[in-house]
Amino acid sequence: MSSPAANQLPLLDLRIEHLQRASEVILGGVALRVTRGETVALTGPSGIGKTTILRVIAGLDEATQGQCKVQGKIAMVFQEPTLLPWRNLTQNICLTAGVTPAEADQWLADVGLARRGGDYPGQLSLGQERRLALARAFAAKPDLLLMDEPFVSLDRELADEMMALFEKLRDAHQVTTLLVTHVAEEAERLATRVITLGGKPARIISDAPVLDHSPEVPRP
Ligand SMILES: Nc1ncnc2c1ncn2[C@@H]1O[C@H](COP(=O)(O)OP(=O)(O)OP(=O)(O)O)[C@@H](O)[C@H]1O
Repeated sequence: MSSPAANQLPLLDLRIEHLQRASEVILGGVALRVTRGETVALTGPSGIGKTTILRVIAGLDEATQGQCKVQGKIAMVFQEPTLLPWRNLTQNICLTAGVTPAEADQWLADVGLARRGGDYPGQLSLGQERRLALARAFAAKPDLLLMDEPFVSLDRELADEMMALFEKLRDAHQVTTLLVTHVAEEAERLATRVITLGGKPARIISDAPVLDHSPEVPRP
């Protein structure tokens, strides 16, 4: 269990002063703090550096100059589900999240894949693959969940269903989330705060709460 002092620290404290790839400076001056309970959407044009920021936070990439502190455990949902095709669904969860087969099967049931544990990823539809990727990420019991365009290339109805599933899991397990998306409605629906990147090299050009998420006042 974390100490009271640790609880007062932001869950994520990221400062990228400079991130260069080849001869190009991609990011410059990105300071981002996320506290427990927030769902932060990270938006901006294609190619600006959103995925790169998630990769730095996850420890998959490094800033040329800067630092990243995370108080706790991270799980990541990539744009593509990155499943293990030669392992069945139960094993896909057990191996990456470190849970028992019974726990993995419960996670499968929680995302609408009950009794599918013996199947293989190749037998799943795109929507079912995304459900498995969500189950696997939540099963790891992360303090901070990083999601990179998890609802991209789904039709509207399926995207809506997946967002509802994400909201249900996030609220039930109280997982702080940093979500990359280029869809404004998605950010407004899911996030408590929206951060927008712009410029070259990219920096944060706006950081604003989503006001719609305050409790609704009943109309007279
Ligand atoms: N290893 C690398 N070497 C060279 N350039 C890179 C490398 N990784 C990323 N880039 C470049 O960094 C920039 C930011 O890429 P990134 O994928 O983070 O953007 P993004 O905002 O997530 O884009 P999208 O919304 O299209 O996914 C791009 O111009 C990309 O080509």
